[in-house]
Amino acid sequence: MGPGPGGSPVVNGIGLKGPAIAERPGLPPPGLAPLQTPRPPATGLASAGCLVPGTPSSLMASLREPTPWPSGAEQHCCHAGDPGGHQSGAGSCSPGAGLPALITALAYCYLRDRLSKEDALLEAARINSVSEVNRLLEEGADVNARHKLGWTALMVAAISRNSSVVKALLTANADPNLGDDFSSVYEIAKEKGLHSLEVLVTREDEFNNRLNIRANFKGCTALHYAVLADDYLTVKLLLDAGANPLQKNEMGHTPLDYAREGEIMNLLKASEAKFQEEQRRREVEERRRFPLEQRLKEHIIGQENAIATVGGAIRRKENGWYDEEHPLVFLFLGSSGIGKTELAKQTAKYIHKDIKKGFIRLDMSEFQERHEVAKFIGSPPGYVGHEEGGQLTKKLRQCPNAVVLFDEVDKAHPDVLTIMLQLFDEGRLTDGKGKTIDCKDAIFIMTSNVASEEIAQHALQLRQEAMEMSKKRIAENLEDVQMADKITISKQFKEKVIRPILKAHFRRDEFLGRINEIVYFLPFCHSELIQLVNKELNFWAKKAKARHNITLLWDREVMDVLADGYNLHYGARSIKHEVERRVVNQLAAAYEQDLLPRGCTLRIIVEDFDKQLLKTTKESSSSTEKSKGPTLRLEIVEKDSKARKLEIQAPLNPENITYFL
Ligand SMILES: Nc1ncnc2c1ncn2[C@@H]1O[C@H](COP(=O)(O)OP(=O)(O)OP(=O)(O)O)[C@@H](O)[C@H]1O
Repeated sequence: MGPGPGGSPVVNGIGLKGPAIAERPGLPPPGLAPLQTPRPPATGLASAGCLVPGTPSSLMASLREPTPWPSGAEQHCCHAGDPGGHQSGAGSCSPGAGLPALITALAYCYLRDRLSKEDALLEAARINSVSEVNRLLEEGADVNARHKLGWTALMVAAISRNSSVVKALLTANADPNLGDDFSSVYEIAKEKGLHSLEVLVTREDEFNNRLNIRANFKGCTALHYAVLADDYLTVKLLLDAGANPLQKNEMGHTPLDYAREGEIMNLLKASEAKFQEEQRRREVEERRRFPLEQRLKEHIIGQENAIATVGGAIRRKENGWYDEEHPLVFLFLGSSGIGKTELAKQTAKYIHKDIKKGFIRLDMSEFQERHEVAKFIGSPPGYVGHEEGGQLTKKLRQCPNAVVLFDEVDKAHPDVLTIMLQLFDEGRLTDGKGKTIDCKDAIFIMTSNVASEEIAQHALQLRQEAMEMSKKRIAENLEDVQMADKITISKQFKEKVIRPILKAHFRRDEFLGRINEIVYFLPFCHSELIQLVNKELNFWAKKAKARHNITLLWDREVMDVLADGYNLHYGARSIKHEVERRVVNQLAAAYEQDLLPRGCTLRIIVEDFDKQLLKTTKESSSSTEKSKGPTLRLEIVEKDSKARKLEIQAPLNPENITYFL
């Protein structure tokens, strides 16, 4: 390794050119290499060549003719350089700075007025012009703006070892934890439809010319770059400003992975420990202010008892009020499409930042045969698939404290259940290769539709009773009217009805005994259905706005009609389907028939709203043909607030079609 610019030791690390990084102890990432003999620093003009659209690459090439790099030129230019600064100006570069520094200064002055504020900020950060950086920030340049290829001014300043600029940017609230969007020259060229040479030249001239063009930089923060540049002062400034030393780039490496032995490595190690403690404290505080239940309710409609049960168990675990010898085990019961999977997913999201690893989902209907045990935990030596490992064990090894969802557990073969029982009992699992995974910290959630019919009927009956009670109390003018929506499954029903069904199905008491909580999911009541309809319509309204600049409006009547499409057996999915069938199909047909002017306001309305007719139809069980009942139509709201109904041509208007149940 030779001296770097300004005589500092040349740093290697991610993507820096030269021999393989593996040659240096303590630097794991592949494809990383030390600095090459440096190319001459890019002139501002060369940078400009890349910024000015249409600049021929030959011009860039000619500007990039190698010239000897005068010793310390970068530093001279940095300090005297302030080339954009009016006080010092280009001419104030010290004589020792040499020709390239002078060219940089002159070019910057020339370009300053032609660049956007943000481009100028990136360039000023690169050439270490603190006064220019401050001037641009005062004029309102966005401190976190990105270069068109992905990096921020803070990253440029960090890789360029311009600690004064780093300080100025951090004072102006630059985010030290933003990751670079620049992956590699080839990736970015493909992504942006540019010539790879153009991308290479831009990266070298406007960011840094000593990085390995083949390496992937995506997700590298200013701290990664400061460590790569081996700049203690910048590393310290960034850490003091809240840079996260644990943040990984896309390759999964933290800044520490790129640090050389010495003071930077020591500083990073100390900060990691401090940051972890601080992060834990912040998380506790955030959870206190914004509890799990509240978060879950943002995504899950109704199911309040289920949310409270899961929330309570997770809180006990998080605060150390649990049996640490065993993992938490839940059994979610209820019919299809009522939020069992969603609740498991949201719980995993709450516990793990990396949801990909933190949420493991296995469909247990894939483990119905005895031989499929091998698929679950891996085959023993000498058997087919031994090398592949098991579906569960492979994933659990990556994240032993994951939230694991066993969907449709009732379908699993009894031998698979035996393994699960061992897992729940001992909190560890031995795979086909004989390796044991400790997963006492994992959360296991099983779902099942067993007894779902009984649960649904019981809930409907409870609601009916609650409704009648409310009516009676209203009639008697009593104050404590019970809400029909808020019902709780009784202990007696659980013991007398559900437990025997589960026992008959799983045929083992010890299996049921290892479940910490059986969680009941109930069918939606009318007010929950209205919320589900609203959620769906909002989803499509957002799409209509974003894709076609169309504003979509509706009122309560529309929601009532759509809520009527609820099917107990399909849950929220039936509402999604109803909205797509009755509203989105019409929107698509109207769009195809060119009836929707861009930027228009559309209202969904109910035509022939006759609740009585609808009621009669629902009640007549003998008829298989569903009466059309109330029809949903679209109308355009004109500028003068007058409405005009859309005449969607048959057969495309789905509301003109007769449906059969
Ligand atoms: N209570 C709810 N609140 C909001 N959305 C819900 C709710 N229940 C279900 N959904 C939505 O319906 C879809 C299906 O839900 P989910 O996968 O949770 O069903 P499930 O109960 O696990 O049933 P299944 O066993 O059929 O998978 C998801 O898109 C989910 O977002």
